[in-house]
Amino acid sequence: MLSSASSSSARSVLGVFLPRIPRITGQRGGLLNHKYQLFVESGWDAYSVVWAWPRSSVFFQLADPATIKEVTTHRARFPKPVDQYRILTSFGPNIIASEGEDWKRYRKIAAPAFSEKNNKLVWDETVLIMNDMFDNVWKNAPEFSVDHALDFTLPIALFVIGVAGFGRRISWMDDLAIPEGHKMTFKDALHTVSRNVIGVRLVFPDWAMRITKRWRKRYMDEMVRSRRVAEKKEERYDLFSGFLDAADEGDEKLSDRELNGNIFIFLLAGHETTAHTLCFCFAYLALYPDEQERLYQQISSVMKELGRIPTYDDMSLFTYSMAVFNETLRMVPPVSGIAKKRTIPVPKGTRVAIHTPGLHYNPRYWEDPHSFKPSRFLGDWPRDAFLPFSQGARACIGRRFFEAEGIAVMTMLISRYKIEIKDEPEFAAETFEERKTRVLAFKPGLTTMPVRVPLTFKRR
Ligand code: HEM
Repeated sequence: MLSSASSSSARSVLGVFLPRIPRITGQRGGLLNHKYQLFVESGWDAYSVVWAWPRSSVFFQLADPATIKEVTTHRARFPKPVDQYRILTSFGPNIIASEGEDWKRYRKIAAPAFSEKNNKLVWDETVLIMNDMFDNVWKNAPEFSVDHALDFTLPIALFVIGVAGFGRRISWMDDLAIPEGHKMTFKDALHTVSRNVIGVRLVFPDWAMRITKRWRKRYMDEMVRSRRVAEKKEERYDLFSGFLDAADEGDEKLSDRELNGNIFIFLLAGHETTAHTLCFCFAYLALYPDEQERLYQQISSVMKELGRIPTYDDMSLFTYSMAVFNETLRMVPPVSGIAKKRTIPVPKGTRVAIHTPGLHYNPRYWEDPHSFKPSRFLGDWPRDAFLPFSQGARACIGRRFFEAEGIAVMTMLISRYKIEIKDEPEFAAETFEERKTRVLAFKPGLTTMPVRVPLTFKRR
């Protein structure tokens, strides 16, 4: 459609292809800052950005579901610009940062690992991690405050990927000692691996990066070795085991670098998006107590009816939890620009991006798009205008992993605690809008990151 077809969406895209005034300042601050605004200004559901420096290039931003579907369906015509993903290849080539035959091979090996058995493991382990946190960190106190919700959502997501991704259970209280032969704990190795990708890399000299990378790699090598030499294979459903089995047994072989690259990407993709989304989700629930109450009522009535802790098989009963997550992902999509490029003859350097916030705030598809209304996801909703996980063959492979983890966290937390914004005297006089802006502030990064979400949890 972007190439030559003559549908109305094609005309809209080609129409704005006529060079616009360069929007260099308009892009500042990340796509989520502008939401749908630049599309309003352009008068179309697509606009182009023309860059003159450091090299001339044209960038199409799309917020039209039909055009986006065309782009995500025709993978070969709109491949990923893999050079933009080079930062993600420091441990080796991998599924996110590849294209063509390599990507097909990685996806074929990875797909069986993201199984229903793995999702079940995610659920069961998340329940254990939450109970461990309530008992040993929050000590079942009637009230518990955090300065930033990410301080607990990030460890939760790390622990879940540690066990359901890598088969290593980490608890809140142990794993503080550094095992023999290592220079950092497994928990720190997991955590710094992702921090180093964009943040620390800018601060630390290369030699420091190389040393800590060696320390982290030692865990990876050890895990690969121990699985490969294990005589009796246990039934293991973590992603890493599933991936290793497929890589060892299938026709598709992987080099050590490819193995490390993919393991690293599971770790990175598998916890940061989840931790940030959980954090924003709790912020919204604290800001909108009526929505929280409605969610609590559903969770407690399902739990009462079941008469036990819910399992993965009960997940579909939690329709309002899913709606709350969807609404959070609509309003704060963790990945705000999904990059593609055009392979047909066009000006050199032409790029295409799915502008997820533009799509998610497009008033043609979402009524009152700036309001937090989870119930819009209960009935019929415009599926093609909701793309937090992308779409088509390159859609997120870990979506169900996230949903199992998110709903298990939500069920455990909301059934026990009421969430409120932490009282801080310096903000006592602020209006609701000021409070909302403060609590929902974000930083664009590898994924949209909450700045500071101070919360208080009160025992129900
Ligand atoms: C809120 C949670 C999540 C969101 C919003 C999300 C979003 C996305 C998006 C937008 C993409 C496409 C990226 C692109 O084309 O550049 C993607 C790809 C991917 N995601 Fe997720 N993700 C989430 C959770 C997860 C989890 C939990 C895992 C693994 C445990 C995971 C693993 C992956 C992988 C391996 C890919 C690459 C797929 C491919 O290219 O074939 N994601 N994700």
